[in-house]
Amino acid sequence: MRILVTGGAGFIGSHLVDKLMENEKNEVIVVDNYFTGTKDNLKKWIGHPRFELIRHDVTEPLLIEVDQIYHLACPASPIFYKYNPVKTIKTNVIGTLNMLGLAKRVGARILLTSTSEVYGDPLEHPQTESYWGNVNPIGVRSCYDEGKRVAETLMFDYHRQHGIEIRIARIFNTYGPRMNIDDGRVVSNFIAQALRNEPLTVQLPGTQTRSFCYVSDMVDGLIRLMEGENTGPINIGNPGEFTMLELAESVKELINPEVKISLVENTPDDPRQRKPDITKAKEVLGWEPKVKLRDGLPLMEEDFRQRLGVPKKN
Ligand SMILES: O=c1ccn([C@@H]2O[C@H](COP(=O)(O)OP(=O)(O)O[C@H]3OC[C@@H](O)[C@H](O)[C@H]3O)[C@@H](O)[C@H]2O)c(=O)[nH]1
Repeated sequence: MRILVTGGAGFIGSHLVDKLMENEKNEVIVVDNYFTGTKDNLKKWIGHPRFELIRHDVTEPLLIEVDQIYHLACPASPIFYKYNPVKTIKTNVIGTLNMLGLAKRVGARILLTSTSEVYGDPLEHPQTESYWGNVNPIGVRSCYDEGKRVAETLMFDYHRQHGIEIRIARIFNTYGPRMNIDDGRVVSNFIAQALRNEPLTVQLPGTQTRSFCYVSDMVDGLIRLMEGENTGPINIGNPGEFTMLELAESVKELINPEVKISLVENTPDDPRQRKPDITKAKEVLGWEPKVKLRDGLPLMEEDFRQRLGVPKKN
């Protein structure tokens, strides 16, 4: 099986590549523009006969022959996707069109990593896949959440009109080793801050909630979805729900009891709550997350310690 992973040099993408490469029948091609991904994440595969890495931006067409496409390419951290919103929406719309065009030409199955952000600031809790969302179409997050909504629409239009085999995952906040130290998402921020002994920046009000999924669980869910028969959309996330203050307290307790917690201004349109209903993932994919937050945080701490050069105290 020849498999394309767009955004494969990113944090989730590179863990996915590791898993796909375990199967000796797989040949994996990664394309990435290195806006947020790095070659370093894939260094163990560079030069491997079943692996190929191409510097390519999905907003440009790509002509290759593959059997499956995992389409992950797009900055996923709010500070990165808001940095160049026009580019973000081009990636979601033109990038997805290009990958669907490729899927159509070669008859490949394509999986899109969509997002819990399609639910916006949800009025239904927890969020089921049938909830249509509460999204601001003209806000600073719209390049990403509306962009992913259009990407989902394109996937279904190609499926209905051209018979393309599609899979859609709605990913909830994911964390784990290899996240950029300056990624800007909350788990990586708090861990880096705790290790540097800087205050943990809890954005106001601090009572907003998120559900955090460890990366190995995420990759397992994505592969099950690709290999299964259901188009989705399917929520892939950990239903354990935490306020940002609770997360800060856990990081403090587990990583640095001395660290301070400081309340700081928030950004516009920050969703107040997010928690996946994973009934469908359980029924259709036989999937549920295994790694609890309190077990995942120390695994990520270890990786951040090494990269920041902060030794563990005894
Ligand atoms: O330093 C920080 C950073 C963030 N936060 C808060 O933490 C919460 C989570 O923010 P993050 O930046 O981690 O990201 P979000 O959960 O808002 O979105 C994410 O989740 C779904 C994914 O598909 C998306 O890729 C990503 O946008 C927000 O309420 C934010 O206000 C802090 O309290 N402090």
